[in-house]
Amino acid sequence: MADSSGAPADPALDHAEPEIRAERAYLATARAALHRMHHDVVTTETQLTAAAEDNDNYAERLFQKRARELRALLLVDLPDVPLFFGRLDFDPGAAHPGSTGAERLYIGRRHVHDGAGDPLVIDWRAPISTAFYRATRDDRQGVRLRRRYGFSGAAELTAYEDEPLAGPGVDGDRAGAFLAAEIERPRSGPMRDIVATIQPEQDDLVRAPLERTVCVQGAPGTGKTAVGLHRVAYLLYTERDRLGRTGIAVVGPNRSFLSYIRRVLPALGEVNVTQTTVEELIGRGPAHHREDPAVARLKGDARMAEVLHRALWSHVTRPAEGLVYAKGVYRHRVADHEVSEIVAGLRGAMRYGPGRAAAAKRIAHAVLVQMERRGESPDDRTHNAVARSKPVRQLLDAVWPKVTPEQVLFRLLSDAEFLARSARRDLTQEEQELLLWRRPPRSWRSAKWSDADTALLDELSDLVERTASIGHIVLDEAQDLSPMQCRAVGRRCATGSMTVLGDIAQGTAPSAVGDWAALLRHLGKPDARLETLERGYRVPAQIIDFAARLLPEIAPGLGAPTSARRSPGALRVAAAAPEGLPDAVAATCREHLKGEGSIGVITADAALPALHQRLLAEGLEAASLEENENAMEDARLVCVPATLAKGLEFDTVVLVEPAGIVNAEPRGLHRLYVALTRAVSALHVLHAAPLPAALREAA
Ligand SMILES: Nc1ncnc2c1ncn2[C@@H]1O[C@H](COP(=O)(O)OP(=O)(O)OP(=O)(O)O)[C@@H](O)[C@H]1O
Repeated sequence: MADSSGAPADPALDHAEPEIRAERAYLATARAALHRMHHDVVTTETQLTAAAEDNDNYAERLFQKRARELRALLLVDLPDVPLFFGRLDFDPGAAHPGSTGAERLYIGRRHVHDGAGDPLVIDWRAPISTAFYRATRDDRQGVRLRRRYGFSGAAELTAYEDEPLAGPGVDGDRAGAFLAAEIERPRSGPMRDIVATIQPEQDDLVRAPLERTVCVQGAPGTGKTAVGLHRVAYLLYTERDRLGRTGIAVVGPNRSFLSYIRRVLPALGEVNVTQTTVEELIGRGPAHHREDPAVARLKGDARMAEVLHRALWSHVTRPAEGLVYAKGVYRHRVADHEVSEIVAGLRGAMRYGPGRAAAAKRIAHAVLVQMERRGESPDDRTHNAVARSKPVRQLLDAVWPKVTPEQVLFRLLSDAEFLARSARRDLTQEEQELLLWRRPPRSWRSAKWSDADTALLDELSDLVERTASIGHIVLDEAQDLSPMQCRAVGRRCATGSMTVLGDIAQGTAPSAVGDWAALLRHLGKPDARLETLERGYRVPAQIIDFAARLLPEIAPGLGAPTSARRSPGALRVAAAAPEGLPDAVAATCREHLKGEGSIGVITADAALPALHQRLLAEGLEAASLEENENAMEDARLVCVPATLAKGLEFDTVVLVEPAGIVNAEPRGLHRLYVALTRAVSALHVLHAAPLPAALREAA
């Protein structure tokens, strides 16, 4: 780089080289233009708001108001986010796509134009910006030179790196060096965006069209989460009207992961995206108890869908007698066989709730026919009144009763005979026994539901009333979902599309589906485009090779991951006596706290509280992710229970007692693979118990 750091704070006073001064001046011009654009939007929109107050449609008024607020928000200058990060110089007269006629374009997080409407900064999502990510020496796309900028923490332009695509004497690895420097820049707090260095294979996925579901299998650190988040920003740019109305959501594994990624989209200018866990998306609050893995696996099995279907619809029965509807001196009768026919015609033809309402209407219609035969002329009001009348309601309560998902599931898990009738041959006798509560709660009201139950309740809920669908869902760490959870997520974008991200080797849930084709089927997206990301960016080769020793055992079908970086000395494995282990951990943390960057101490959940206390007692400022979901923002040194490590990364990882992680759960080796692949620069494995066999060979 021309200048790596420590540039003076004030560009007007500095002694930097003329090129940097010129670029800083351009940045200042662009900033001023953005301020003017923001000011224009706020003032014009205030006038528009006053005019729009007259609009009679409240919902539309609210929508427009929100859209206006968002437009202004998108133009706010974020002080610590550089306005542009790259530049393209085109061949003179090159006809590049979406040509503005300019021979030089600055690429940034949003569009900025001067007073005359000419672009000063082009949004990275615009078609013309694609060349910034895709142009190569073999396919220059009219680009002569690609420039990337380096910034200080305060968004001060301090450096640039040129990558000429034409002409002789090019150092082909300059872009790689820039990428490595960007990845290795010390971390503090939450995940940051990668907009300046998105790689071609990632860019292809970011810019895939909205219509088709995309599923990405990728080894740890290949950028799946980053791709998903940048894709959200891209889709909102290209399809803002459509997604503004239908909605877009990012679904992650837990709250601490969501806290970790929550800054990326705002940094990309997108503030209006729901970020949620599967449980929150399903909307039944946190689960109340942990389930035995064997029971959870069975409840997550797709066969449960059919069992639930039967359980619900078994409430619809043949009538014992017909309807007698008294009006004045007349008794109108609908015979039992007629009611049976009506019910049979509707049963299964629509969802349970609307089915009951339609049955009421049809029975009422039969009454109306008789009224007409007697010379009356009943109207719609009479039709509605009969449908809602007490005799019709009583008849329906017998043949098509109102039921809630909780009532049905309660009955299924507490009544062996009802379960057997609903399960038929879909579940074995042993499986049925496994499902039944050992000690059933008194009623459905006092039942404590598990995560697996939540997905069952959701399935029932959708059988009763249709679930609303949104425009797009980005589903991260999808490999952990059970078939029933997949169905719950899939029905929430039945009319939309999805971005499904994950790594089969990192599947730690006992009820995980285990292969992408089946998972996509359960999501209702069997025609998804399935892609693989192979190049890992986070984890240096030395560490990924070590972790990959576990793959033949945990994911035999997957190829070994590769790394874009090597980092000698990145991996250290050391044994300690059991009583000396905490001291060794404290000493390693202390050593790394002298340098820069984040440090994650990962160990089995059960061992974490004591280790955290010990580090505090040693005078180290350690936060615990178990106690505080924002711990990564509050401290450089963070204690991480192994079950919360998924999706996170730290400059240094101190992994304590791998055997404890492996022994804690049925898929403990998968969990260990996750923990081993969280480090960007250094991994220290400290252990007292023997390492798992595969790692012993490698150590
Ligand atoms: N194009 C890139 N430019 C810079 N850094 C990158 C790039 N791609 C990935 N990285 C780095 O790799 C890290 C890992 O990315 P991300 O969390 O998206 O990977 P992942 O595939 O979701 O990993 P995991 O499966 O372990 O959750 C990023 O935080 C970033 O540090």
